Amino acid sequence: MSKIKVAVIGCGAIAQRRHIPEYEANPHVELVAFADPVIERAQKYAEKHGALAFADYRELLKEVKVDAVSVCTPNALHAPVAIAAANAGAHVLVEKPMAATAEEGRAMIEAAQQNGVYLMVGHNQRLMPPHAKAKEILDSGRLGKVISFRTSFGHPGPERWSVDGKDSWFFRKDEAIMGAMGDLGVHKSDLIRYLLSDEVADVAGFVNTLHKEGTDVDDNATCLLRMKSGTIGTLVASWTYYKGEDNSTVLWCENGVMKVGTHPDDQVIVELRNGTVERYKVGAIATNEKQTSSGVIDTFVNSIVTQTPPSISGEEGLRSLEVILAAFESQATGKVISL
Ligand SMILES: NC(=O)C1=CN([C@@H]2O[C@H](COP(=O)(O)OP(=O)(O)OC[C@H]3O[C@@H](n4cnc5c(N)ncnc54)[C@H](OP(=O)(O)O)[C@@H]3O)[C@@H](O)[C@H]2O)C=CC1
Ligand SMILES: O=C1CO[C@H](CO)[C@@H](O)[C@@H]1O
Repeated sequence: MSKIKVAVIGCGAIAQRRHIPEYEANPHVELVAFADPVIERAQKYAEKHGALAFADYRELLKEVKVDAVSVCTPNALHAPVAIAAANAGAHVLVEKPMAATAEEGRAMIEAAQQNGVYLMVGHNQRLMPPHAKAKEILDSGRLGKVISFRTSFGHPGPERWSVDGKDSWFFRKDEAIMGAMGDLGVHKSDLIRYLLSDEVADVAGFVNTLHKEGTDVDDNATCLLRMKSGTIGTLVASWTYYKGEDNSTVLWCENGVMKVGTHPDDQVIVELRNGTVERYKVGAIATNEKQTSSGVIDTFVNSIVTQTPPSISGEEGLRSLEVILAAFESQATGKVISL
């Protein structure tokens, strides 16, 4: 079978640290084109792969026939780039948050459907071993129904991660659309929907911009979520932590409690009502500092190779995004928003 011809659009941090290395490691892939307005970023990888470099992604899509595209641009460009790629006949892997609005998200799904291509969203939290283990335990039914939860993602902000540091687009609303909620909160709305196999019914959000000078996006948020099943919980997203990273989830269930990402060595801990404690060392949740393979690229490529629609689909990404958008609406209106 011939290799899948892949283009990477946006050659910044996530492309350099995860997408490109993971494509390089996948035997089914040939990297054929790269685009970035800072052309040197695209050229560096084009030279390495005997591929083409473009400053404008539209030129890339016009000039090169690609089978698949990774969209690794600032958030505001996710929808236009993904739609252009789908219209060019390419399967699309788009980073999170999938879009700026629900309308954009729906247009992306429609573009993929109309062109007969797959649309996958880079919700890597689902694939991390501790979260996969937690899902397996919940699905086994041993813990019974989840009664309440708290899920958090906080760190000092994206400046240490992004290629542009403090001047990064992450802090500019026109390019980022959302701050910590779109950046970290959407990981957790996606995770909680996935772990619980449940949908969010109601959202009350407190979404603030407190900390960073010169930013016009949110950086510190807490939301109350009520799921369709009646389970209630909190979701925290913050760029205001002075050090470290908290990416943890605690689920209180009928038969015990499960703690995920709360302990550095035992990434999943189950404390049953009968006093039994189970500890699982399944590998750490990836952080910005410690890079591990996300599994996202292999999942996307496998989907194309086996002609199986990706489970982390556009529809999934849209539902996770809608929770975040509801939190902003709740902050703006002072009301609980029903989805
Ligand atoms: N799943 C995950 O865990 C993670 C996901 N992400 C997501 O990935 C996306 C990118 O983030 P990140 O890599 O950290 O950001 P970076 O700023 O490091 O990279 C984005 C790159 O896209 C480039 N770009 C801007 N406009 C265009 C354009 N029109 N065409 C092509 N490229 C363009 C930027 O160039 P310039 O500098 O000139 O603007 C920059 O090189 C975000 O949506 C983010 O939320 C990020 C980190 C982890
Ligand atoms: O998981 C993540 C870690 O931090 C990055 C920078 O804030 C995020 O963009 C990313 O999604």
